[in-house]
Amino acid sequence: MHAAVRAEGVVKRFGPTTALDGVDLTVRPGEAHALVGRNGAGKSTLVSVLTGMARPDAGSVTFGGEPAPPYGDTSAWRAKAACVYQKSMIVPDLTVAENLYLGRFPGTGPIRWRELRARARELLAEYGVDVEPGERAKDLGVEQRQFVEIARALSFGARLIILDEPTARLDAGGIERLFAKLRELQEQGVAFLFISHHLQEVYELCDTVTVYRDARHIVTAPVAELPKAELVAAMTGEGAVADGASAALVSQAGEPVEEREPVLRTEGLALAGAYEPVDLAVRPGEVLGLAGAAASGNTAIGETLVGMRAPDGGRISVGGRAVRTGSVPDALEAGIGYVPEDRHRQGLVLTRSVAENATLTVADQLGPYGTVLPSRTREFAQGMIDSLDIKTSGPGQEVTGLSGGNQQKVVIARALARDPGVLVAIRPTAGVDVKSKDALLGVVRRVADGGAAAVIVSDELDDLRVCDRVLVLFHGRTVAEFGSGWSDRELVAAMEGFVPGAGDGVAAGKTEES
Ligand SMILES: Nc1ncnc2c1ncn2[C@@H]1O[C@H](COP(=O)(O)OP(=O)(O)OP(=O)(O)O)[C@@H](O)[C@H]1O
Repeated sequence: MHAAVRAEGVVKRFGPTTALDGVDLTVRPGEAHALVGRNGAGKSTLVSVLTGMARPDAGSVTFGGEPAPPYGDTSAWRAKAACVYQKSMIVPDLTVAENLYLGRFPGTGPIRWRELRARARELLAEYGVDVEPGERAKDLGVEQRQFVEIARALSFGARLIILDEPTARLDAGGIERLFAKLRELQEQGVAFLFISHHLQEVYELCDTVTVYRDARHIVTAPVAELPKAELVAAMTGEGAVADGASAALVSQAGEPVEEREPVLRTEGLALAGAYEPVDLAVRPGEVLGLAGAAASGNTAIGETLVGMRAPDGGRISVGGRAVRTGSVPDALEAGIGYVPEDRHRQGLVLTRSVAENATLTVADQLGPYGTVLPSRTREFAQGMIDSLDIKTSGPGQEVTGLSGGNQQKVVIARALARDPGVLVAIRPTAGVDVKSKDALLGVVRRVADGGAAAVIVSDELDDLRVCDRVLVLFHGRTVAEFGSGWSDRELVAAMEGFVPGAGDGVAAGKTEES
């Protein structure tokens, strides 16, 4: 049987950077194949090559044994492979049906909406996707949106679907349903290339895994034959590391944290529709986790702390001084550093250099009387590049040219540039590879150990493990608090609304209401 896709000896250069250096990849029909590698390994570049978005400098790509379409023939490429990105490619203001048939409305003459909708319903049913064709795309949840994108790709004839971090915005139930759907489609012969930094998902879903490192192919093996430690070793090029390396990240501070005056406090902080009044006290040296699934209110609290959202009521203070709520400049001035979740929207000026982005908040410290000295900016940025291990050709490189994970490190560099007294990080390791993840969380830990208070807002267990204390939110309320030493099961259960000790099947919100 021919491979669903076979790439051989693919080379892709961007100026002086070699993003792919003669790599191979073979995905068989019906296979779920994981492609993993550290940030900057070349994964996204390969996706661009496999979807006809980038023309390789050398090498060949075949689909089902036939040569790939000519570069630029978009409709021919669409019939071969499609990538479902973290960011939606569908048009928010159009309906599901319109999105499905965008650019290929059936027949000529005026569009017959009723017929279009009926066809869309048929198509969705064919792939077992339970979405109403008349619904606007913007009203869909992440999960439904991904199903629509997959159905759309399959309807063009593509038999290779690439999923780029598809679980990043799904909760546990959503991940389960996505995986079930993928397995169903695998049985119909659809092949998946799964790109993820979540290695446990690779083990759960995939048959085969390929590792790239520094633009090169390192290994391809059945997942069952590659233990996690060896997989990580292949990714990093270092000896196998033991599981739970991040355990070393737990607080090292001398004086007991409980005896210090809190640096960050909130009193009665509330935002209707997002979260109920919450009193927080985070001491110097402490990392507080705000855990919760999507829409639990944890992100909204984080965004309120950094001034992105104005609360309905309540107070925030840093070091005893009141902070004006709802103002980002005031939060910054008060010493609150912010690592946002969405680096594209909130984090970076993509067309500026690494150095400029890293120093955006400290321009006042880089030269006399409102001037910015380029040499000082570069020097400052170089320090950040070294300490956070940012993979870049230098401080002058535009951040658009960095891989996703390395862009996230620039965001963190910027938050740290002002020596914040309080660091608030929202899902700080989204899209970051295993090793950088430990490095980034290690930075948060060090900032706290250096006397600052840190708040990590996340539903990622690895992020939360670094915390000294974790508050769990569900439907806007704090439903549980854990010190260190919680088990994955109890924390996940609390995030899903099951209060520890309350007995199975009892949702926290419901017990309190009844
Ligand atoms: N448009 C571009 N211009 C310049 N360099 C680029 C461009 N796109 C990618 N690169 C470089 O190519 C290399 C591979 O990047 P790529 O985005 O493929 O990595 P990745 O494995 O997808 O990483 P991540 O996990 O962080 O998304 C990186 O060094 C990156 O800086």
